[in-house]
Amino acid sequence: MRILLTGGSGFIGTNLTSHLFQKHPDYTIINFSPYRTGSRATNVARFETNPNYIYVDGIIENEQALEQAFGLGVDVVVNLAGQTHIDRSLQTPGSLICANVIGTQKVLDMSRKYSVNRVIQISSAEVYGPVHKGSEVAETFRLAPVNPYGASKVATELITQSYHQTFGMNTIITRSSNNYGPYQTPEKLMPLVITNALLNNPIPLYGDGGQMRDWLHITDHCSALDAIIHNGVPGSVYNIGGNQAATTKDIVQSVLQCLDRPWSLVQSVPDRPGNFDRYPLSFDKLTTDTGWKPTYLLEEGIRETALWYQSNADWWAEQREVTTIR
Ligand SMILES: Cc1cn([C@H]2C[C@H](O)[C@@H](COP(=O)(O)OP(=O)(O)O[C@H]3O[C@H](CO)[C@@H](O)[C@H](O)[C@H]3O)O2)c(=O)[nH]c1=O
Repeated sequence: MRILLTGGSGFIGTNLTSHLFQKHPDYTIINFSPYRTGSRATNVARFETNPNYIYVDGIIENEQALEQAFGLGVDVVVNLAGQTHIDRSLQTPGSLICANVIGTQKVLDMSRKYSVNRVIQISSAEVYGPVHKGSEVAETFRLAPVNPYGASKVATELITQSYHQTFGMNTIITRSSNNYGPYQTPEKLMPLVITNALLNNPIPLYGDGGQMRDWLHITDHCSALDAIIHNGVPGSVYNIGGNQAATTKDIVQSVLQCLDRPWSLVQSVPDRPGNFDRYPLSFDKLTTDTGWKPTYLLEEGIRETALWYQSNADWWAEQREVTTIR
């Protein structure tokens, strides 16, 4: 099978490439991405000696570059590319909306042109917007995003569904909760807290740190995507959750404990406008269709992740400087 990963040099793309090569060594992985912040050559250097790995430089808004990648022959596309950081979406919504929405349309058009067998569009739990504790967040839950990032993701979902309905394309949409693990750019909470703690730098805690999230280890996310590539039902939307709820404050406390750093590093800063709680997603549909379930407990995942960053300071030292935006 020939799988095209747009955004293949980013956090999820890098981990997914590793996973796919491990589980399916005969597959070809085409990584279509630019080298830029969060999507770096050092992330993928380890794949370069693999004859089944192909890198194509480009962004998804660029049709000519896409044409080059699709022209290599593609069975499945996983559209991971796009801008993902919510704080950044509040600062520069225009570039994020253009990258996510127009980029997705171009990936879908190219997939149609080249008769790709299956397109998996990576969306986010952010599309549900604020959720009350105890709500059953299944795929049929109402979509009510509150920030430009979430709105852009809803737009990509609707465009993807329209290509399925109108052109009969085999598309699948995934909505995952908060990912964490190795190779995550230190602009997201967990790697930012870990790297600041390792440097004994102040750790910004938004508001009272009580915002709830569901945490999904990247290894579990990759096995879910593998299951969907092979057994997902065309036209479906799948939640991918870790079933591990914790507040920001809980995460910070666990990281500090793992790294033996004091709470005095924590500095309270104003919360992000429109921030809200997210609770674990129901992923029964994915389990029913593919048998997938998450395996990671949060404490174990945090410990492993903190140790990975501790042992890979060369990897994150440079990019910390360029990605810190608050
Ligand atoms: C970076 C940072 C974040 N926070 C808080 C803000 C949020 O309440 C919480 C998690 O923030 P983030 O790591 O930015 O993640 P969040 O806003 O939940 O969004 C993530 O999760 C979404 C899926 O649920 C993804 O689609 C997004 O791409 C991803 O960025 O931690 C802090 O308190 N301090 C920080 O320095």
